[in-house]
Amino acid sequence: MSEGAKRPLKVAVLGCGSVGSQVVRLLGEQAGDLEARVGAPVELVGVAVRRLDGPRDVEVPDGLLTTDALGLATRDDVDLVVEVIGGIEPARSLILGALENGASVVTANKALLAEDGPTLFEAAAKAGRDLYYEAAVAGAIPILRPLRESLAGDKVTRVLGIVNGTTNFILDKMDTSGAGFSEALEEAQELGYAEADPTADVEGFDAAAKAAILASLAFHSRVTAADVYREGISEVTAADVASAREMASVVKLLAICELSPQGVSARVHPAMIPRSHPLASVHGAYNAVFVESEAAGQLMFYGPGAGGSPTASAVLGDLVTVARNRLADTRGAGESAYADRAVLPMGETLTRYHVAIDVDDKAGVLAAIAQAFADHGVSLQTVRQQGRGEDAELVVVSHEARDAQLSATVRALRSMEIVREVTSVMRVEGGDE
Ligand SMILES: NC(=O)C1=CN([C@@H]2O[C@H](COP(=O)(O)OP(=O)(O)OC[C@H]3O[C@@H](n4cnc5c(N)ncnc54)[C@H](O)[C@@H]3O)[C@@H](O)[C@H]2O)C=CC1
Ligand SMILES: N[C@@H](CC=O)C(=O)O
Ligand code: NA
Repeated sequence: MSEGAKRPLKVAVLGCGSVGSQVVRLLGEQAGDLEARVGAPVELVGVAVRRLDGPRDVEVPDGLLTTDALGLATRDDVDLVVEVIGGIEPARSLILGALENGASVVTANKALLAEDGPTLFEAAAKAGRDLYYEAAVAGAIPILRPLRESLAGDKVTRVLGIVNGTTNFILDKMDTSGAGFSEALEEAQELGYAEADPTADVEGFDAAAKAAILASLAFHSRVTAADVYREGISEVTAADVASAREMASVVKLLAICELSPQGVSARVHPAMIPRSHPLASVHGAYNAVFVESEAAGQLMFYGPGAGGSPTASAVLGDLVTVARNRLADTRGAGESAYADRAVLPMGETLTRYHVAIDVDDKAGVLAAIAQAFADHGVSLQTVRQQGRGEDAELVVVSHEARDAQLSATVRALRSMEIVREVTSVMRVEGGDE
């Protein structure tokens, strides 16, 4: 080492799948730039894998592979640990072990952060080390750092976004080609967007974990995945998509985090948004997040929310920050949960519904349907009849009401004699209230 040169910062990567392989690749390809940006060499000293002979998308330098992830994460010479295994265990034990042993940690693990973030943040604070996780929400899109740092002087009131690439791809396909859900899912799997078991994506668990992380940062409160109301897209039908089209709208799976005088709410569900809304033009596997804050107004963040290489970009960004902190013998901002706001139940949240109802086409039907809404304190924005006679369908869009009032109205409609079937129920976002 030349005089004045800094000792290398030693990095361990845990997991070498879609994201891990790209982290390893970038660490090799960008070594010179990383050294210049950090102020010291960044040296990969180990890669933990499940099987030494497994197929990999990157060539790992000789002697670096190990199946002993805990041994690597807690090695005394390791400064920085990148956890890209995913899931709850062993990821949690590995991160805790690394922090306790004095390493700083970068992770992309939204499932773990949303389930048990506070345990990890407390361990990082106790160890005086960093825990960074930009890749955990919306992949490459810088969204957590803006919330934690750039907007730290503002008051965020709402975060609204498309944060799951797989479901956006499926809904986009259903909209543009008229494909059914299963057909669109099959294509997403063929293209490698959806997992072989796509439940976490399709049923909204992945988006709900991201909503919990976004709400926690935006509102300085602890919000976990269990606090997030969640509905996936497996029940979205071609009829729902067609009904949205009739209204010049499109169906998107949205994550919505809101601040109100009573507390905060976080929810994930499919919703119709007008085609004129900027989120309507987010196509394929792309993500976009809207942030509304008191002083800044509206901000929009857009880009690739999934995929090995984009996600690795966010991991490397964190790695550089954490490495710089390490050299400066400091740490970045830790968890900020001082506001400790209550999380409101979904029933208390203000929403709007679009309801399509297959009815008998006879005098008085319209009035009876309108009365069912009025009985639950819900006022109507528009009522439209499609078809006649046997094919008659009423399409109702409500004004804003508590979600509990709206869902009670739908239950009442289903029990009415004049209603043959409630064919589509979907929340509406992004238009006039
Ligand atoms: N793939 C993506 O587009 C994105 C992924 N993420 C997150 O990144 C993390 C990694 O995701 P992917 O790379 O897509 O998953 P993956 O399944 O492709 O890779 C995980 C790897 O970890 C390995 N592994 C499992 N147990 C292990 C153990 N005990 N020791 C060592 N290796 C072990 C697996 O064999 C696999 O190769 C997850 O937390 C995921 O939620 C975040 C944003 C986007
Ligand atoms: N499966 C996720 C990947 C990134 O978080 C998605 O489809 O968005
Ligand atoms: Na991100």
